[in-house]
Amino acid sequence: MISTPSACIVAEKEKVAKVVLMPGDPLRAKYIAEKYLENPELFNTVRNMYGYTGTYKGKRISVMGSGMGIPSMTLYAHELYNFFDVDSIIRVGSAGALRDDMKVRDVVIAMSASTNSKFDVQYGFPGTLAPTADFDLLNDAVSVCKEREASVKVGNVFTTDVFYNADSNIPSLCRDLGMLCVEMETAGIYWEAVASHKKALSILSISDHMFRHEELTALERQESFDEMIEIALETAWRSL
Ligand SMILES: O=P(O)(O)O[C@H]1O[C@H](CO)[C@@H](O)[C@H]1O
Ligand SMILES: O=c1cc[nH]c(=O)[nH]1
Repeated sequence: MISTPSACIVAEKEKVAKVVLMPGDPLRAKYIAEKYLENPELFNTVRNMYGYTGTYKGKRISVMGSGMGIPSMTLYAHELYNFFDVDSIIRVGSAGALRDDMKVRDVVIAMSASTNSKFDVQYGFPGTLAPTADFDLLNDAVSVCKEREASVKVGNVFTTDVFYNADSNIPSLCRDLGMLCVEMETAGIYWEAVASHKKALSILSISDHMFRHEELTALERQESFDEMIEIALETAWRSL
C-alpha cells in the first residue's frame, strides 16, 4: 500500500535510501543505477522520472531524475525530504562553462548559487536567502577529489530560470562576477534543503562552453560523466 502523500513519486517510503543522487535526466539516473549500484531496484516510474535504489560498497543509495529547472527539481526534492525521510540530495548535473580555463567534462562543485529565480520569496525572509551547499557534504566531496587527485573547481555557479536568454550579455556578466558555470537547479535544491532542514550538494560536469563552440551530444551527457558520478557516490557513501 502507498502510504505517502507524495504526488509525483509513487513508492513505499522504505524503498528510498537516506541519500539520493539526482541528475536532471532520468536516463542518466538509469545509467548510474545500472553501472554503479548492486541490485538496483526501480522504485518510481511516474512520468518516467526513474528512481532506483541499490547498494554501493555495501550501503544503500538511491538515484533519481529531477527534471529540468527549479520547479521540477524542488517538487521532487520536497517530496523526497519530507515524505520519504531522505537526509541528503546530491545533484549530479551538467552545466555550461563560463571560464576560459574550463573544458567539457571538467567537474565543478557548487559552494553557492547566484540566481535569477524568485523561488525563495515564499519563505518571507526580508532579503536574500543565500543558496549554499551543506558544508559537511561539500567538505567530503573536496576530500574525495583530493584523494583521487581529481582536478575540480569549487565556487559560485549561476542557476538560471531561462535557458534561451534574450539578453546575450548575461554570460559575460556572470563570468565577470566570478561564476564558474551556468545550470538550472542548484539554487533551488539548496533552498529546498534549508527549508526542509536537510542537506544538499550540487556537483556539475561541463557539457558545453558558453564562449567557445564545444559541446557534448545528448548521449555523451547521459553516459560520460563518470568522474562526477564517482565523486558523488563516494561523497554519498561517506554521509551514511
Ligand atoms: O543535465 P542536467 O542535470 O539536466 O542539467 C542541465 O541540463 C539542463 C539543460 O539542458 C538543465 O537541467 C541544466 O541544469
Ligand atoms: O543549463 C545549462 C546547462 C548546460 N549548458 C548551458 O548552457 N546551460
